[in-house]
Amino acid sequence: MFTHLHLHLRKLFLISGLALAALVANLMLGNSKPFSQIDWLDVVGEGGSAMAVAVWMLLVLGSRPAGRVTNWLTLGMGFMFLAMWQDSLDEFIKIPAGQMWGKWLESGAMPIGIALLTYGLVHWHREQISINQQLLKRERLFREHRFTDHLTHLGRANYLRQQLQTCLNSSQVGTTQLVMLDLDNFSGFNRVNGVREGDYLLHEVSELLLLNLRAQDLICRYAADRFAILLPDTDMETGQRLASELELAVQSFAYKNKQSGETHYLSTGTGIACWLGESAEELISRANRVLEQHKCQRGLRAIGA
Ligand SMILES: Nc1nc2c(ncn2[C@@H]2O[C@H](COP(=O)(O)OP(=O)(O)OP(=O)(O)O)[C@@H](O)[C@H]2O)c(=O)[nH]1
Repeated sequence: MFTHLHLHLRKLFLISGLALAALVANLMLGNSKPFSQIDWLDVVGEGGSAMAVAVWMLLVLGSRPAGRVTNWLTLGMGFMFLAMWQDSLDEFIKIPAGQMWGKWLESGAMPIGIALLTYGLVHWHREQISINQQLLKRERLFREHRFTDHLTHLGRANYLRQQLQTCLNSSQVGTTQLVMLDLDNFSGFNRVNGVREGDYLLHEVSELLLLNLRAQDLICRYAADRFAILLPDTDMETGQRLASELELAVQSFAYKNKQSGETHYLSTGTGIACWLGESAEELISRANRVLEQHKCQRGLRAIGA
């Protein structure tokens, strides 16, 4: 239920610290009210409201990743909580009439909190629309067989184009990386071991690559033995590291021939292109060109056939 809470410990400490500071300021600068003057209905109503906002905050932070929208929501609810907290303390401690800070905290923080929360909710709404579209597309992938490669169960090149375009529409230049990964001399493997064995190999390599990706990444079978990996919200350095990890995973893989039981070691190369603002098609072409250049530089090593 609160799987993401550890991501927001600093925000929670900050709000708790501010609430504690407000309590200390009230105790030091105000005067305690006699028991007979405490309005318990107000205490329950205002204290209960403050606790309810604190619970909302825990629920939201417990289910959201860190990021801009979460920050707006936290700020909004944080201000609202502090206003209600001061409102509750007010029931026990009277701030002298000359000091306006208590009044400001009680009355000023609430509209600011509501405005910030509203702003955060608008962005959350937009974010949800975009997530819904992604989910819809994923669902379509399973219904729309044109997009699925039956050998690897990955999306095909047409699915990659579609998803890449959607990703670029909501990304900033420089934050999306596209990796192309191609097995070396796969045609040689097919020739020596048969196309059926080649099919098994492709299937297992696709599973291996999937296991090495993050939750937000997308892998598609672009063509024969070429895989395209879309890395959203990723800088160039991280993209290069992930591409090297994929190469290493393939190179460390000891494929067992289904017919003979023989072990085959694979070699592979990658090409990575960082999105510079061009169209999805141009980005794919650039990633393919980088891959081809790397192939030429490496010279082709034979797949262990
Ligand atoms: N087993 C199998 N082979 C396929 C499939 N689709 C394409 N191929 C074969 O994959 C091979 C791809 O050949 P190339 O593009 O030259 O790749 P390569 O031999 O790895 O060459 P380099 O990448 O330059 O090392 C061809 O022999 C195709 O017939 C498939 O679904 N299953």
